[in-house]
Amino acid sequence: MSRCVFQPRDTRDLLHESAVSSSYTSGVERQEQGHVTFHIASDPSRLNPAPDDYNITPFVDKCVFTVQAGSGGHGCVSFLREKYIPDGPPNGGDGGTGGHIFIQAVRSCTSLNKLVKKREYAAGRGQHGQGGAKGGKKGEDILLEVPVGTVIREIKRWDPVQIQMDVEKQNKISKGTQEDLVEKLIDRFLFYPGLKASQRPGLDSLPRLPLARRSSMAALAPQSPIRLDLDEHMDKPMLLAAGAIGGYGNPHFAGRDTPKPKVATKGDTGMRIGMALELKLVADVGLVGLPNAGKSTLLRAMSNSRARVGNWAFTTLQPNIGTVVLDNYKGRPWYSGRLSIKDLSGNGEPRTRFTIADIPGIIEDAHLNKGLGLDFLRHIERAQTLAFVIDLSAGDAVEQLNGLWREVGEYQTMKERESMEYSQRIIQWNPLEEADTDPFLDGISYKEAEQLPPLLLPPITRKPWFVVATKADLPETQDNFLKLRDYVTRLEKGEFDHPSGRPKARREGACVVPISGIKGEGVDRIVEVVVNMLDQ
Ligand SMILES: Nc1nc2c(ncn2[C@@H]2O[C@H](COP(=O)(O)OP(=O)(O)OP(=O)(O)O)[C@@H](O)[C@H]2O)c(=O)[nH]1
Ligand SMILES: [Mg+2]
Repeated sequence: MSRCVFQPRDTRDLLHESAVSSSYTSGVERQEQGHVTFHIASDPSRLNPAPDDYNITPFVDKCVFTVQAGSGGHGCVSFLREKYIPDGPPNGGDGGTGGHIFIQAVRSCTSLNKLVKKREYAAGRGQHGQGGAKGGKKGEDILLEVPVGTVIREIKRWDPVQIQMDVEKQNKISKGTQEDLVEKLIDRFLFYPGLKASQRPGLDSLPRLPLARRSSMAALAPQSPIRLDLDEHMDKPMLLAAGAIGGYGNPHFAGRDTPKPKVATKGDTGMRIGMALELKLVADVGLVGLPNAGKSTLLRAMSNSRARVGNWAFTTLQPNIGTVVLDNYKGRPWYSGRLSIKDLSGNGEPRTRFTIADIPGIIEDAHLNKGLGLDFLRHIERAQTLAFVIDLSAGDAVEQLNGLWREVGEYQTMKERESMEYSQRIIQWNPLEEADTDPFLDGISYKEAEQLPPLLLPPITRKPWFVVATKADLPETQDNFLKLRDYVTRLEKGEFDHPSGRPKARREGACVVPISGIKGEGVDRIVEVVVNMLDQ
């Protein structure tokens, strides 16, 4: 349990105190008796920027697209021709395997914005085989990089190889007429270029179609329907869909009766998978506050973010994610490592960073779609811990905190109602029930993704939380701060009902950290509180 204890004098004194250990004035890094002091070398106006000094980081936490594994290259029909061998044996090479689709969750990626740009990701086709027994080259692979905390779910798939395997299992080629059947089978073969249609072998003289097969990589792909929860950083990519294998060259069809086969097979068509990606975890810390409370300024003070800051409500219109790097480089918070610090993945490495999500401000009745509404509360739900950002200069701080909790509580109640309604719906849907035809002809839509059950996320009201009291540099904020601190201490002890109105809402570890975002003072304390909470 982490608890912040302050001996109050003046909020500005408190800030000064915390600033001593992490001075933000200009200077050079010093090391004294094992204590590191660091300084922001950049212009102080970074924390109080001009209205037009900002970057918009595109943020997307849901996307839907199709991946198409590479199709195999065709086999080749060719014969050896040399000076003294005018009519040699068949030597057509096999087609190359299609490219694979890989996925990797990486820490450096914080949003799905790059993936949302395309509706389809297609790996390269395998090259066709060539004469002289030259096999085709493998198609180009595709690597999809996603943020840690992405959930991947299959919406539907079309896998021609699986369809063929099923047909082989049932020992029937197709339900169609005899002509359809010939047409379908003939379509799998390639003929010697010089052959006219009338010279092509009929169904009886065609060689047996080789059994459907998959590349050796296919065994590494997850089973259908795919559901992956990538909640750890991955050092290596993971296979999502293996490319289809190439067709056979004509030597495969040579036999005693047909020493000069004039056929090869076409490469298999790569499977298509429609998938929905959703970020389950957006950041380690989610900032919750009223508009104009100083959330974006705080994000700027703690990270390299250039989130938009302005003295008006709803400056921020979409989430910004900032990464706080825990090292002693200039301009970044230094974390002394006094606590046992573990990486998110729990792999025992020291924690080197955490992420903060700055979201648009929420106002009273946001759950009824007031202000920017509900949608952004969705992002709070996806943070590991919550930081309630309270403006000490904007009226009763306790009232502000209670108002924010009321919204969060209402949101949680609404979510529970929605998920109950969902579980009572009857859904007749099976990703595997697919006909022979390609169901992706019109692409896939968000509507189809909506048929997937909602992700199960831990209730917001049970997340660890603390309060950041901003603008403590302004005069006459002390009383407000003391009242707030007293209130949170009593709330933590369980002296009264939780303001969210939810009986099981979390109280443990709640504390208040006074800061001045605009001066970058007091933010080191936040780093300590956050790392402590994340490590629990
Ligand atoms: N004096 C003082 N002013 C601050 C502090 N933090 C933020 N401000 C000012 O408060 C105003 C609002 O800051 P923002 O960071 O844009 O607030 P926000 O919470 O992100 O606002 P929205 O994006 O609209 O929700 C700006 O004019 C900031 O310069 C602080 O610690 N002290
Ligand atoms: Mg903002």
